Amino acid sequence: MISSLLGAGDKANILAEALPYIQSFHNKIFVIKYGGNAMTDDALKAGFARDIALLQLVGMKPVIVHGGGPQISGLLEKMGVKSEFRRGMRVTDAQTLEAVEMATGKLNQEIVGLINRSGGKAVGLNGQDGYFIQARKMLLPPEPGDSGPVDIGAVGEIEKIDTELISLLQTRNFVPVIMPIGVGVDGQAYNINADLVAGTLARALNAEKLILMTNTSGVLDRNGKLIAGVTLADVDALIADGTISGGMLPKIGSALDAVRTGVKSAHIIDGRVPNALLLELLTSEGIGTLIRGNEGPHFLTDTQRYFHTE
Ligand SMILES: Nc1ncnc2c1ncn2[C@@H]1O[C@H](COP(=O)(O)OP(=O)(O)O)[C@@H](O)[C@H]1O
Ligand SMILES: CC(=O)N[C@@H](CCC(=O)OP(=O)(O)O)C(=O)O
Repeated sequence: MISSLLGAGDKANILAEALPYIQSFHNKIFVIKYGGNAMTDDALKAGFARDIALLQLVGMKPVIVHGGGPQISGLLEKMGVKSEFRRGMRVTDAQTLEAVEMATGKLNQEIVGLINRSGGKAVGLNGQDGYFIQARKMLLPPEPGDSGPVDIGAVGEIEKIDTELISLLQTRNFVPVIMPIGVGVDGQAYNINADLVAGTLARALNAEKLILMTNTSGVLDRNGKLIAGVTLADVDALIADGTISGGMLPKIGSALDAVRTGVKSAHIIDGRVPNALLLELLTSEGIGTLIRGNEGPHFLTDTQRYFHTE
């Protein structure tokens, strides 16, 4: 905890410093993606829940989208099923989908319980509830060696997010906690990368910030050094030379999409740092990588460029 390292004067300064942030963020929506890699430790999960309860109690409107990548992989391993990823997306057959629903459903209830025990008011949602995350099958654009678009099973891309259910909960002061499952017109459930859910939701809710909490200090350069800020032009080069890869691809695509479509800022921060959310939102100490949009129109959005065939 930061507090144990500080003297009384420092603590008072930090509290006083929070006031302008609390004022300017009052009633503002923050979409917070809580990555599975940042929730492998019980103490961190409890700390995250306390931070969310605090943000809610001082008048902000956090919306949580959580992942569960390592937890899903752990369950698949127990089931004797091998995990395979293509461009950061889990190849999802029927058995894998079941594991995704089970592991993320369990995490969802755990996060809801922790927030409620911390004095917040949280409600767990699956994208199938009220048909609010509408999805269709995602096909990956072919890369050299592929004969055509790549079918990765029941992985979804988002068609539309209906925000009515979330707004309804927010009017009664509940914090929505969302697991990354969508539903197709035919009722088919889809496994959706949680970063993509968070980015699309931030845009749909016209959020103040999209915050992606993961297990690195932010976007790292090829020497492992934190990059404090990136734009689309930087990202293209960083992807082309392989510096950004795997799980960072959907994160950066979502963040860029969000900031270019009205979200004021997107941040990739280290969820393993105690009180990371409070540091990011209530102090002048910005942590992690800040993602900014570029000027000028782009024909395709970033998530389309990296994952879609259309
Ligand atoms: N340039 C980069 N900077 C930081 N992390 C990167 C980069 N490129 C790839 N990664 C990988 O992305 C991972 C984060 O994505 P992911 O494993 O999906 O986490 P989460 O569960 O938080 O979504 C990091 O742990 C790291 O292995
Ligand atoms: C399609 C796809 O890859 N879905 C993800 C959903 C969970 C997730 O996104 O978890 P993290 O945020 O912890 O990585 C998966 O199956 O792992």
